[in-house]
Amino acid sequence: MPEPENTSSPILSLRHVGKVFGGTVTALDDMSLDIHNGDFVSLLGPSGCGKSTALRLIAGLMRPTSGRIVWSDTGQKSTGGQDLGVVFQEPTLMPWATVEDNVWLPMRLSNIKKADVKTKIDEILDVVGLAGFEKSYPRELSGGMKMRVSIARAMVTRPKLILMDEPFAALDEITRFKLNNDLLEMQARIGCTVIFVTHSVFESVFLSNRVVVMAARPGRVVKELKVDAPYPRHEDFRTSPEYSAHCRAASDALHGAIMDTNPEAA
Ligand SMILES: Nc1ncnc2c1ncn2[C@@H]1O[C@H](COP(=O)(O)OP(=O)(O)OP(=O)(O)O)[C@@H](O)[C@H]1O
Repeated sequence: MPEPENTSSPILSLRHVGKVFGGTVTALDDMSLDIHNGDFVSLLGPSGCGKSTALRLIAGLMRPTSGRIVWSDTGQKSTGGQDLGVVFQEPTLMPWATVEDNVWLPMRLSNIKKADVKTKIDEILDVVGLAGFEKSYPRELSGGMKMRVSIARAMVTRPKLILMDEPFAALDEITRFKLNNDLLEMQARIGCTVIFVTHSVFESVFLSNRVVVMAARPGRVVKELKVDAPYPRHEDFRTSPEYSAHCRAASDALHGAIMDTNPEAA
C-alpha cells in the first residue's frame, strides 16, 4: 500500500522532540520525523533507544519535554480518538469477555451499543482472520489469535494511524511470519498508516517502506532507510535478493547504532 516516494503533506510530524525522565535520563533527543498517509514506518533499534517513548509521545500518553508533535487537520491526538489505534506487545484482552466484546471495547467506552456496531465488529474480525471466533474467550485462543484480537480492537474504528509496540515479539517465528504477511493485507484492506516498533531487522524490512534506525544514550534517530520494494509483499519477497540486500543495509545501520551506543560491543 505505501508509495515509495510520498510528496503529500504529512499526517503527523515530530519536530525536534525530546523526552527527559527525572531530569537526568534522556530517553529521546531531538527526534524529527514526518509520517505520510499510507506509510508503514518501523522504528528499529537496540534496547533503550527510545522507541517505546516515541510511540507513547505520539499516542499522547505523555508529553514531550521539548519540541512539538504536529498533526494534520484530520489527525487525532489521543488514543480515545477515532483516528488512532494502539497495539502493545501484550494483547491486553479482558479475560472475562468474548472476542467480540473485547473488540467492541473502544466503542463501548464511547457509549456506543454493540448492536449498532455489530457489522463493524464482524467485518474487522474477518479482516484479521477471526471470523467464526466471535463468541470465543481469550483462554480458548493461541498467542497469535489473541494478538489478532488486539489488532482488531485497534482497527475496528478504522483509525488513520495505528501504533504497534513490538506486537509479535513474544510469538514463535512461524506465527510471527504469518502475522507479518497478514498484517500487510490488513493494512491494505483498511487503508491505514502504521508506525511499528521492533528489534528485528527482518521484520522491519519485510513490513516497511521506511525503516528509522535509532541509537541509545541518548535515544535518537541515526539513519532512515527506504525499502522501495513494491506492495503487496508476500512470502516470495522474503527469499528475494532484494530483501537480502535491504536486510544487509538495515543490519549494518543497526550495528552502527549499537556501536554508537556501546563502542565496546564490537
Ligand atoms: N517512565 C520512565 N521513567 C524513567 N525512565 C524511563 C521511563 N520510560 C523509559 N525510560 C528510560 O528511557 C530510555 C528509553 O526507554 P524506551 O522504553 O523508550 O526504550 P526502547 O527502545 O523502547 O527499549 P526496549 O526495546 O527495551 O523496549 C531507557 O533508558 C529507559 O530506561
